[in-house]
Amino acid sequence: MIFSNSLGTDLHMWDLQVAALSQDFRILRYDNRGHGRSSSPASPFKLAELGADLIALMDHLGIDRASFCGLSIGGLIGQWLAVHASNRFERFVLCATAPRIGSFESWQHRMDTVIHGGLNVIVEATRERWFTQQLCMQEPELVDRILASFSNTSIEGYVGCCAALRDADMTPSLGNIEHPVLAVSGQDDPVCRPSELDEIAKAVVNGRHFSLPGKHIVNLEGPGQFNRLITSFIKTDGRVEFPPK
Ligand SMILES: O=C(O)CC1=CCC(=O)O1
Repeated sequence: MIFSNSLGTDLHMWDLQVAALSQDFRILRYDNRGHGRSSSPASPFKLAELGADLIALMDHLGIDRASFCGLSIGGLIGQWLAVHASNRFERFVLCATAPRIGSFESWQHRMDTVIHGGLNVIVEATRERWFTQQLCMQEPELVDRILASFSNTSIEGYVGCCAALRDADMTPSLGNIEHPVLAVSGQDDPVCRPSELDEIAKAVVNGRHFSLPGKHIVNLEGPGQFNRLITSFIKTDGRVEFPPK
């Protein structure tokens, strides 16, 4: 099972999944280019390059096939892989994502803001989009840890991925995805709304959508339910029990 992180995070966004799922699965998580400890080629990046990075990593590690779980831009990378490298994958968990996230203008504006002001000028707005107030109050250290990784992301890497998001649109290709897909939304996610995850599940050949309590970083809001949902999806031929036991 391979985990792919969202914009401005690193592989530690999956700590609560790895802790719970590593008994059942062999897990690989990695930092997307320009994030965490992965190097940052010169911006801009393309979605195809982010997808090809993972195939190169799988080749390097001798991994022939895997299931995939990605959140936000990670979920967009998953959609690209499902279309362009389908023989390397079994099932896809696409979380808090969309075939087209945001608009050209919104990403261009975000890039200009970060190039001129750095990431710290958008950290509070990011906290708002990513986490419920409840999580901020109940798990302040967890939230602060994730936001510290956000602040430490390289500007080049962040802006490079914003450019990939600005230019990516998987909408026309979704109907070609035949692998089982589990789409997971955060009920109060202001970035990728539940209706967008519903559209993914309906557009692919074999998709299901479940909405869990939370905002954008939905895997951290109710990790027990999230972990049971993806375990049941991967282990049961795509038949999912809900609420997961
Ligand atoms: O706007 C955000 O910070 C959320 C987001 C959009 C794409 C992604 O990966 O994260």
